Amino acid sequence: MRLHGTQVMNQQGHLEIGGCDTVELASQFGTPLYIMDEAHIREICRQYHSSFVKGMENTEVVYASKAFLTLAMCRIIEEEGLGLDVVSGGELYTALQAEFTPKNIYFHGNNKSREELSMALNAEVGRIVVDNFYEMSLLNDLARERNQQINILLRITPGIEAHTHEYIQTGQIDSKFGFTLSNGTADQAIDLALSSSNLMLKGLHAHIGSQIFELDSFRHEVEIMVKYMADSQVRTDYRLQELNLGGGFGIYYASGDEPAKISDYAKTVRNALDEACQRHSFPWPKIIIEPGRSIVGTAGTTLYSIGSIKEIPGIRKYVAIDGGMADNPRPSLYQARYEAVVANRLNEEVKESVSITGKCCESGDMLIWDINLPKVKPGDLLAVLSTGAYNYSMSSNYNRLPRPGVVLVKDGHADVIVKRETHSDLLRNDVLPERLNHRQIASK
Ligand SMILES: Cc1ncc(COP(=O)(O)O)c(C=O)c1O
Ligand SMILES: N[C@@H](CCCC[NH3+])C(=O)O
Repeated sequence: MRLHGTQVMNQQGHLEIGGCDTVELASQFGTPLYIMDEAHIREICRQYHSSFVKGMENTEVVYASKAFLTLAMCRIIEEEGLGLDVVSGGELYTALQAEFTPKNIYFHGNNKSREELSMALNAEVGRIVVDNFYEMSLLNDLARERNQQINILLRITPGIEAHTHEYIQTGQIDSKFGFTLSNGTADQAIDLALSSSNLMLKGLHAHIGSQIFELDSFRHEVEIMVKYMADSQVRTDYRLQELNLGGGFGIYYASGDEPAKISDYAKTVRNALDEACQRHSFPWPKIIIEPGRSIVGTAGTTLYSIGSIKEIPGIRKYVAIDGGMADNPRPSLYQARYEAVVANRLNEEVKESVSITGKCCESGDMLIWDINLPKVKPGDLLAVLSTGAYNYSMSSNYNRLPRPGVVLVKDGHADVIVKRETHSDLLRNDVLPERLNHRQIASK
């Protein structure tokens, strides 16, 4: 088990994050609760900034907001000098409401609607990453109607199978994303973009997958993309100036995960670029990277209360918490593994192996199989670690569970950045047609 960022055990033997005792956070804000460690997020942003932006020429780090997005998060990212990747009208709306500088926004997505594209054009976002021919034609029409010139990148599927869960691989040929490099589709996309007087083709984008540990996958990506950029220049006589390498850098969730250092990731990209640019006689492009998980993953902790405990002698002990797959769908979607601690008794020795289950009506609602913990009882607090990425952002109201709140902790202060949903929030958009409204019918 590994603690992250500002997580420590305090004198009471409790888990403390950002100078806040998690036992007090539970009593003040209730559980389940997402806790985000602001200092840790900022520290990682700074590592990215110093390794990629300061350590390399003409580089931009863009936070992939799908990992975790709120108004407060937008402000932190902007203050740390990073750009923002958004993939929907909702993410874009959040960024704009947070007054994120539009020119530092990259708009992604494999099925952007006309409305979403219009929203991006109105806001004058920095780059639209065009994924497919349908989108290119929509965008071209919109740009022409408005007499606007739009800076675009093309999303390319480079044909790399990164070693990660198949649901989060994206670079392989059989993928819903992007223009395929190997069968001429990417060439056609470049030609079409170059033939438009409203679309300004700045460069290419590729993203090979997520939770990747082998730096070699990124080296491979750079080699393939730079070669393709050089070949395209020969073919079209047009130089693509920007190369967005996507995100995907892995983090520690549980034993066996061995992420490299961000500085080594940067070194790999830099060396691979040096080699590829020399080999293919191509000038250094502007490099953009889009980390999501690695910026917020280890900065998040989910705090739960333990409730029912069921022991099947000789088989298993199920320990149920007051959340589950609705606030963290990753174990049931990707067999993702997590570590956890008993937050109110961090100083106690582990005594038994238990399995942590959620409260949803699904046998598959298991957060952690076979974890060693001190002997737990109802009312104990369980802190699941590394839940900052793709937890809150992928949460649902399954079983009509209200979503937990999110608090941002730093230097002993805890600020609510997303309020806990209430039961009445769950009915906010429900509409009862008059013919089904029995109270009204009875009163007539
Ligand atoms: C286009 C794109 N960029 C960036 C990311 C962020 O990836 P990660 O969270 O693995 O860094 C993703 C998600 O995998 C993505 O699809
Ligand atoms: N949601 C995935 C990552 C997908 C990233 C988006 N392309 C996860 O939790 O691991």
